[in-house]
Amino acid sequence: MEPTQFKHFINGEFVGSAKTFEKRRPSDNALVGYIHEGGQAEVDAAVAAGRAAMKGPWGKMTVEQRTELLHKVADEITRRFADFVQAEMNDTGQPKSMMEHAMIPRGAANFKIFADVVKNVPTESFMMPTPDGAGALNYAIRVPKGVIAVVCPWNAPLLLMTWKVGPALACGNTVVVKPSEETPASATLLGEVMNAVGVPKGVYNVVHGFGPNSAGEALTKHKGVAAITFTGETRTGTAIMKAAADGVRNVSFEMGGKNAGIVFADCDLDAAIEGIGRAAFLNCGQICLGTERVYVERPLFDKFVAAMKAKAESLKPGAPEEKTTGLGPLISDEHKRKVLGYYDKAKAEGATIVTGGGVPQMAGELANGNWVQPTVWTGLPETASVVREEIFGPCCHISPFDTEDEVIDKANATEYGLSTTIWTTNLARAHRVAAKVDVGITWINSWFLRDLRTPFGGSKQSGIGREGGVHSLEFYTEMRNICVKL
Ligand SMILES: NC(=O)c1ccc[n+]([C@@H]2O[C@H](COP(=O)([O-])OP(=O)(O)OC[C@H]3O[C@@H](n4cnc5c(N)ncnc54)[C@H](O)[C@@H]3O)[C@@H](O)[C@H]2O)c1
Ligand SMILES: O=C/C=C/C=C(\O)C(=O)O
Repeated sequence: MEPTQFKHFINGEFVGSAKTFEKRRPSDNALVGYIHEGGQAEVDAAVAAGRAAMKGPWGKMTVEQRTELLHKVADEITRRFADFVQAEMNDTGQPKSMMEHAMIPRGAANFKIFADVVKNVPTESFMMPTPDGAGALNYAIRVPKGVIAVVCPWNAPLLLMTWKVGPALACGNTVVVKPSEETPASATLLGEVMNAVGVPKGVYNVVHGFGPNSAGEALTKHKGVAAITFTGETRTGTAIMKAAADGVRNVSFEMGGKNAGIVFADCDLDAAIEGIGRAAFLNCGQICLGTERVYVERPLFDKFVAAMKAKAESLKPGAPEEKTTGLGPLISDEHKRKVLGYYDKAKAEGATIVTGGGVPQMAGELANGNWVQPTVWTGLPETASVVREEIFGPCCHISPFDTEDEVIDKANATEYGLSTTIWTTNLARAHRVAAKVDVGITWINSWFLRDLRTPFGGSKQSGIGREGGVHSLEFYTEMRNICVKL
């Protein structure tokens, strides 16, 4: 394939940098293209474009005009569906079916849903008494904040980026996106979409590059940025929060997790295996909401472990475009080494390896890809590294529990608090346990079922704030109270 040049998208134009670095395909490490590395100069230009756009036609649009334009963005993503599928497959190596059924449709939906939310949300008003008896009327209006920095990870590039760009633009802001250095393609392609439907220049900007001493740091430290929304590792969030302290900018963070799956003996076993199997292995385990710790009520334990073994072994690793592919590769060779490091640690700490634990045999060019086996462990104490730390690979540790209180304590014994998935047919118990697990998102008898109007985010070190529906408006707008003496 002809190498692609992944350029920045600044003020409606694709611009390059002197420095570039390689993008390779996770499935076989073939060269996809060159990513231009932005720094201070590119970030300065993008932020300036974003600020200028707030004062131009974009800033003057009515809500109806703006939201209509965002519907056109969504429709253009759908029209260029095949291009987005290909871009995202090259970037992540994940199966085509997942791109077609989840990732790309969500990219379009993220523009439509927030356009509709913004159009329909009411505001608050209060009448108050005054000494002269005439009273006063308070009402609040929402105004955009300005240029929003959107710092993105690599695991669901289009979905996670548009989840923030959609509401930011719907609220009338402009954005500067810093895609992950691993996944430049869909953010770049979205620049073409913006131009095609006539989004004014400077509204959507993209600067490629790395984090520290590169585009990410320059963007999050930039004084012209009004607020920062970030998805990624908790450690990175810590660095960004320090950068945001200068100038006292608001942050919204969606970060790591070590999510517990809780399975009671009265569950529908087939459904639970299907759900927990997806939570452990979908996207090759590279989903923040995934489950790397599974707790199973003791009477069901052996049967559940056997079924998870069968589930893991049924997933056929393969090229993204193959219909039979059940499992993609990890994002990079570096991440593969990290995950395999945990596979070694699990062994060293005395795990029983139920299945996997190594690298699958791949044929031809695929042998050069970042493949690891889906892996299930049992037998480790709660203190073991693979039970405590976020691995972000296709693996889980399963342990038995005896009582509800015990499993709640175990689920909560982590610095993270993103999500949980609970499997039981006892409704009272489902509600009871759900209320006690300290996370932002709980699924009962399901996993990753998403209504975009609901609050989404993590507690403890998994995040700050909530996005989704009206909650996104809280972050992407400033509320201004106007008091009128009558
Ligand atoms: N909670 C959620 O919704 C959610 C969703 C997806 C992924 N995640 C988390 O993301 C992580 C995987 O993604 P990742 O490895 O790309 O995360 P990462 O934190 O390494 O990188 C995310 C982004 O931050 C940038 N960055 C890195 N250092 C920076 C700095 N000092 N200043 C500014 N920007 C910087 C990177 O270049 C990249 O664009 C996992 O921990 C996962 O749990 C969370
Ligand atoms: O890997 C993380 C996936 C997160 C999903 C969302 O942020 C979402 O569904 O909005």
